[in-house]
This record gives sequence, C-alpha cells and structure tokens, in this order.
Amino acid sequence: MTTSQVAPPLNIVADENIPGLDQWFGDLGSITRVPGRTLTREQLMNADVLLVRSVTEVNEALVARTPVRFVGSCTIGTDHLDTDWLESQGVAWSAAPGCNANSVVEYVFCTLAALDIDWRGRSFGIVGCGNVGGSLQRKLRALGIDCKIYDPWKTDNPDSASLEAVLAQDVICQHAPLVKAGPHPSLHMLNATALERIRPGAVLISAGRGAVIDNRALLALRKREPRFTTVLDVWENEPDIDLNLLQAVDLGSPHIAGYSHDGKLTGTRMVREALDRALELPAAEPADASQAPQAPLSTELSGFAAIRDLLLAMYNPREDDARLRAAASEAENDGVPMKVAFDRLRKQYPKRLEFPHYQLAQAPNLDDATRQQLAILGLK
Ligand SMILES: NC(=O)c1ccc[n+]([C@@H]2O[C@H](COP(=O)([O-])OP(=O)(O)OC[C@H]3O[C@@H](n4cnc5c(N)ncnc54)[C@H](O)[C@@H]3O)[C@@H](O)[C@H]2O)c1
Ligand SMILES: O=C(O)[C@H](O)[C@H](O)COP(=O)(O)O
Repeated sequence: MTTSQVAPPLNIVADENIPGLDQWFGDLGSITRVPGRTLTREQLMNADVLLVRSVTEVNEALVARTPVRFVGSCTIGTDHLDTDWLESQGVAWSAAPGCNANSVVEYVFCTLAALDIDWRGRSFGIVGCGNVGGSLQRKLRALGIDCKIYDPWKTDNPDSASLEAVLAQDVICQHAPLVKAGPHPSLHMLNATALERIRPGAVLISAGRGAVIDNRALLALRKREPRFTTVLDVWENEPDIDLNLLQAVDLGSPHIAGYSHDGKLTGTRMVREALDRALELPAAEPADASQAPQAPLSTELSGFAAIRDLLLAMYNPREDDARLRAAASEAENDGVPMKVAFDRLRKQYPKRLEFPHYQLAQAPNLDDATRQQLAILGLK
C-alpha cells in the first residue's frame, strides 16, 4: 500500500514524550503512547503512523513487516532514522528541521551568561552551520561579533574557515549533526588532535550530537590540564553518560538545549504538516494559536550585567547542571542507573519559554545600545 492510499482513521503509535499529540493528531484516529526508548516491533503491528523523538532507532529491525507507512520524528536530528531503508520500502518519513533551533541559540547565550562571560569583544567559532549554527551566526553578526564557521557543505558562507581556524576562536559552539559516512563524517571529528587546538581560556560549548567529540579524548585532556571551559549538553552513549566526564566539565546538561516548550510544540506541528502532505490531506487547522501572555522582567542594572541577569531570569543553565549532578550522585550512591536518571530529567523537564514570551517592563539604567542588543537576542 502506498502512503496516499492510507486514510484516516489512522492507528498512530507515538513516543509518550511528544507534547501536543492530542491537539495535533487527535483528529486523525487513535493514539497509542509508548516509551520511545524501548519501543518494539510488536507495538507497531497495527500502526499506520509512527511518531518518535530522537531516542528511538527507526530501522528495518523495528519497522519491517509492520503496516507503518509514515514515520515522523518531532526533532531536528535524523541520525536515529535509517532513511535509506525507509525510502527503499516506500515508507514516507519526515523530521522537523529547525523546530528548536532558536531554543539552542538561547541556550548558548544563557550558558555564557551563567559563566559570566561577556561575549562582546570575543570571537566565535561555529562548527556546523545549518538551522542552529546559521541562526547563531546571524545573531552574532547583528551584534557586531566576529565569527568563523566550519561547515564543509557551506564553503560559500562569508565567514567560512578551516576547522583549525574555528577551533582557535574564543568561544567554540559545536552544532554539527552526527554523520558516520560520506565525504565529511563528523563522528569524533573533534578528536584529541583537534581538541588540543583549543586555546587556553577559550570556551567550548557542545550542543550538536555527543559523538562529534571524542569523549574519551576530552576527558583525558580535562584530567591532564583543564585549559579551557567545557560545556556539554550532548554526550556519547546517552543516556548512560560517563560520570567521570560529567565531573570534569564546567557545565553539563541532559541534552536539553533544544527543549524549549516552543521548540517541542513546533516539532509536533511540523510533523503533522508533513503527514498531511504525505497523505494528501487538507492542511490541519492550528490546534491553539493563542500566545502565552508576556511575562514582565525588570532590572536596575546596566550594560552586560543587565543582559546577564535578564537572560538568567528567563533560563539559567546552572539549574540543569545542578539537576544532572544530583542525578549522578543518586546513580553513584543510591544505585539508580544513570541512564534512568538521565531520561527522567528529560521527561520531567520544566516548561521553558523562549525569550519572545517575556517583555522588558522596567529597566531605568539601560542605554539604547544595550536595549538593542537585547532586542537582537529576542527580548523586546
Ligand atoms: N542539543 C540539542 O538539544 C539539539 C537541538 C537541536 C539540534 N541538535 C543537533 O544539532 C544538529 C544541528 O542542528 P541544525 O538544526 O543546525 O541541523 P541542520 O541539518 O539544519 O544543519 C546541520 C549542518 O551541519 C553541517 N554538517 C554536516 N556535516 C558536517 C561536518 N562534518 N562538520 C561540520 N558541519 C557539518 C551541514 O552541512 C549543515 O549545514 C542536529 O543534527 C542535531 O543533531 C541538538
Ligand atoms: O534533534 C533534536 O531536535 C534535539 O536533539 C532534540 O532536543 C532531541 O530531543 P529528544 O528527541 O531526544 O527528546
């Protein structure tokens, strides 16, 4: 059966951690919610549609000889989908490109704020310049900040540079996907040699995929000489991350850079739109277009101190770091497996709203230039 021969009512099997399922898919049929990490082929024996997030490996072993005709991943990353196999079987698929890119960019600026690092006057290097890296690059340019980017598929970018040059900047932001084959694999692209190129006093923020950095090499370097500040949101072997590496980094989080409420809901909406196209259904009506009311913020501070405090009032990555370290202690002392604790943190993640939900109500000491910088970051 081809995708266009599948019509509602549909049997939909979905990762229980996808928000907005009823709003965006409830009109299409029945929804069975399952844990994405342990999803089995048996659970798909009556499914027309499979909806996942990044923790489900979707491949021949999971989908072969099931009625699934559409796979949607409500995420940016697609390394968990065997898209070649799906296409070879005529199974339509879609992810949600860019859905949480702004969330990741906000995470980068909030991380620097949490470290009390004034980004003005520092140079940035961006590894991977797609929706996330490109959005970060545009914001940096608008702020008048120098940046170099390494993206082997975007060599016409005006800031394009070698990986070596990018790693020599003051703040290095890793936003590459996990690519294991082809001319430009990213698996362990930041190996021991590459990591050695990072300057003393620099900052490395990794929010692409964990295995782009050789985690063992990073740990060895950190143990030998913690020359640069290291921030990891993504890890090798998630959810069973290396607790020694967590101890050795300056800030760590359980893969939540893209976990703004807005980013997650956008991912769900984008997959519904893709399903409508694949099934040739009329476009779905927005489930709830109402915007959250704007929350007022105020500061008596001026300059970077004001920017820092306002950003941290909206999102403070130190809270994620503290929760992850508490989970690691639980794993070490109370026998709760780290992979369970890591996934629990992600499942119970607090509702985080992006900057445009906030409004700068009172800030008597802010000059125009600082106000403009805040506006570029998304806070009006
Ligand atoms: N931490 C998080 O919560 C989070 C959130 C969103 C996305 N991500 C990850 O970040 C990645 C990037 O997101 P995006 O929206 O920018 O994706 P994207 O697909 O829009 O862009 C990826 C970019 O990486 C480039 N690229 C490919 N191979 C590369 C290599 N070897 N070296 C450098 N660049 C390379 C591509 O040319 C492309 O421009 C995603 O694939 C996903 O894995 C993580
Ligand atoms: O690829 C993405 O969109 C992000 O990495 C996303 O935040 C992953 O979240 P998960 O699917 O693991 O819940």
